[in-house]
Amino acid sequence: METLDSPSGVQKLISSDKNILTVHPKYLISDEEQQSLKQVTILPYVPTIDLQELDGASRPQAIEKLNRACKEHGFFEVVNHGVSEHLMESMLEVAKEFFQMPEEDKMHLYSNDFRKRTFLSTSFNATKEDVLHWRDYLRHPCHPLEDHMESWPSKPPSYREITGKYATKIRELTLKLLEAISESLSLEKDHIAKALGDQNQSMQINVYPPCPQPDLTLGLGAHTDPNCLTIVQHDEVPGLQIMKDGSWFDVPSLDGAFFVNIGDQLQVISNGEYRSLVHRAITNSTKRRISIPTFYTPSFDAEIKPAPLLVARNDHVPLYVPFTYRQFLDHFYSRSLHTNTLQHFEVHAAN
Ligand SMILES: O=C(O)CCC(=O)C(=O)O
Ligand SMILES: [Fe+2]
Repeated sequence: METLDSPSGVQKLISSDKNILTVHPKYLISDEEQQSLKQVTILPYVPTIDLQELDGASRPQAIEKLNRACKEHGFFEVVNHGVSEHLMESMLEVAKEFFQMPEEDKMHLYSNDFRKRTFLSTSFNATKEDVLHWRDYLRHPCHPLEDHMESWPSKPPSYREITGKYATKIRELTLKLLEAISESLSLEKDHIAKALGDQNQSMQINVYPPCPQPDLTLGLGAHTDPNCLTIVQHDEVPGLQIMKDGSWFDVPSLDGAFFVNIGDQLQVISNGEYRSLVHRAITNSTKRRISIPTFYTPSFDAEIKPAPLLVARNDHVPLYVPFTYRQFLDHFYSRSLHTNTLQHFEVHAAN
């Protein structure tokens, strides 16, 4: 059996032995998690935000809808988002091509060091985890493009061009959403953008290869995203699950829409009015699945704290102490994937 020191993680593991019937013990999730995989229902309702409704006379109603989606669900799908179907398909295609390339074309990118700008890795934090996630991923920063493009994969030959266009369109979409989300909290339109400082944007391509024992393994365990807002493109294979009121739900196929979820930084800025979404990805035994999240993050030095107006709205009680995003990430990356980095910055935890 290959070990995970090998350059392409799970893909390498399975391609080295196409007939494996059982997963390596390092991938076996807890009994409790195995149980939770059996108690999942399909999400009955996915809140939908129509970006076109945010322009023009229908904006107040659309903002109200956004408020409810963020407050009650922590996620929504966005339609009429301005990213063409063609660009979305090309992005997915080039992502597939990247992972299908031979080992020697990818191996120089392999690293478990999060400080690297562009890296290919496996699981989440493979060197610190007791249980591994059945996932390989490529991550790189995207903004400003000209500062980072050189570090992106140079193969497939169209990777940089397509990804550059995609990242630019996703940025436009996200900036509109951040304005609308600020407004939905009764904040100045630019409150969130200003709070994030020089907003960083990074992209990830997650690949979940078919898994011989999907009932004993997770593609990505339960977590909240450490960033502010996540915009995800999925392929046609289902696998994302979200937690609501203590239960797990399957997210249905979104067909051309993006899935947007709230991350930890927005929970802090909104002083807990909006909560970051607990989610995970499952595996299946037949089909490889790809998801392409874009993460919007503050700059490392931005001081993140609850918006004063929202603190005032909460009887002047801030739920979180101010911190820099760098401090937050130090905690986030110090352990395996989990859902509670925010606890460390709660007001009572500091007293
Ligand atoms: O694969 C998915 O749908 C979710 C991916 C995810 O949650 C992440 O990369 O943070
Ligand atoms: Fe996530």
